[in-house]
Amino acid sequence: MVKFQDLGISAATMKSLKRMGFEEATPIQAETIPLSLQHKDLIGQAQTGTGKTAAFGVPLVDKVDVANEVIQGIIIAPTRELAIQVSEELYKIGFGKRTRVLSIFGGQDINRQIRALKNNPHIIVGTPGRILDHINRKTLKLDHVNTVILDEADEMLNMGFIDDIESILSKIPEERQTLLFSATMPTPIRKMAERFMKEPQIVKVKAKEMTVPLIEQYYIETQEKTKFDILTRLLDIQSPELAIIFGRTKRRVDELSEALNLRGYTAEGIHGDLSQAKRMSVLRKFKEGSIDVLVATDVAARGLDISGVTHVYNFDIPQDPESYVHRIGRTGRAGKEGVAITFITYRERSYLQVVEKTTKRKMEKMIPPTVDQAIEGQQKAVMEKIMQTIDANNLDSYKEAADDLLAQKDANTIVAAVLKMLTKEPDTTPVRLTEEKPLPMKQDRKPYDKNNNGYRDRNRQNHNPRQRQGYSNKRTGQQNGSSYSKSNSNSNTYR
Ligand SMILES: Nc1ncnc2c1ncn2[C@@H]1O[C@H](COP(=O)(O)OP(=O)(O)OP(=O)(O)O)[C@@H](O)[C@H]1O
Ligand SMILES: [Mg+2]
Repeated sequence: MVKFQDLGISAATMKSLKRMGFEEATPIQAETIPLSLQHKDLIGQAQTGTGKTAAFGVPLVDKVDVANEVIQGIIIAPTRELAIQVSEELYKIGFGKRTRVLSIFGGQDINRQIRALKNNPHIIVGTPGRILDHINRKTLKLDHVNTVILDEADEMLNMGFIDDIESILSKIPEERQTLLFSATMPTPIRKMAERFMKEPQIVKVKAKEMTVPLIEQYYIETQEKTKFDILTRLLDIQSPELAIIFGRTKRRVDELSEALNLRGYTAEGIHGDLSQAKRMSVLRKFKEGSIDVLVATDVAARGLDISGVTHVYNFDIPQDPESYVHRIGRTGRAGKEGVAITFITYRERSYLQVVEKTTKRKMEKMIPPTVDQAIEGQQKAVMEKIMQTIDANNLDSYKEAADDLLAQKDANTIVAAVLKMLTKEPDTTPVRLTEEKPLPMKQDRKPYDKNNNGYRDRNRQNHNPRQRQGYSNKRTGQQNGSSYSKSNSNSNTYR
């Protein structure tokens, strides 16, 4: 066990960490903070939810000279939500030192950001497109930056942000420190990243498997058309506190959240076509618990730290193993437990094997619950609720009515009737879900394609850099030439 105070951190930062309730450093923090304080370039890889943000955030904040009113550190993240979250955590870490942290991302009023930039922040957290936009407008000057961090580096390179990132890096003095963090760092991406780093140290927290052991992982083999009924039965049986359901496309997410609402669940969807305001409000409602089910594309898979997510359902199996790791990593964070269930159709079995090979962990097969089991699950939930109501003990005003009933029928019959009334019997309200074609059969991953600045070519056809801002448009064109959507609808794009 490593204490933060043994890592050479200043008293002011220690004060913030104490306030945040951080006592012991997690393994990735213990290994990377000292190296980072020595200005070493590094690539940090550790399982989801193990504190990579503070691993780069603590030394960054600690090195900032607050008296110097210039931008000294910049963090680049793939999505707007992640940029916001990282800036919030950095703000907390920098609280003791009064460090100014600003997030800048697409979808937010640029003039407001320009004004905020004039307040001389010490640290910037942003998405590649918007950062570049400000550089081009000359509203963001990076000539005093000494530390650059790429959070979820592999995803950003994967998404085709490499040119944007290289342009940003070209505006930052060369004697900078460059750090890369992610739970996954496929070799080709790492090799590419090393091009803009100086003798990077590679810190990989040793773990038997790539996913967090505290996440129970299951798969259910089923047909496309029965997936939704099975999903709702699972929700009834498992009654998750907070659940995220991942769908493959934006259309899928819209249809799934609508269908869930029809059957009486409070669900909302999040994907890249929604306005920034809508995305933020959905996330806020989910964090507050006023919706219990978040339906999402992979937009929510990277880095988002929502405490209390107990279940992740992959309604559609992700097409690459890294996405799987990040999706299920939204649960089981910071030492908590979690459950992840992945639906696969018969044709998609090869994907399951690819995932298992990458994570070095077998998923357990789950037999889909029957209607009776779903009813039983609901009954149990109702019984628990009844016991809780009894414990709360404010039943006096109901006791007379209870006596009236007991005078007419026996206790067992009355309780049974109450149970029946309260139990939500499986709802078979018809819903409309456009059938997704299973992923194309594949055995091997595509090799690294240098000319395409990436690997695993996901039919990326959109190379217009302006359209790659944020993440809203980055996978458009996906359905052309790809075999997994029957629909011609334009809304069926990724994220
Ligand atoms: N030393 C610590 N002690 C207690 N809690 C911590 C510590 N470090 C981080 N945490 C908490 O753990 C949670 C997960 O941290 P974080 O989001 O940084 O994980 P991550 O490794 O970046 O995950 P991902 O790969 O999903 O991005 C956060 O809520 C964070 O506040
Ligand atoms: Mg993270």
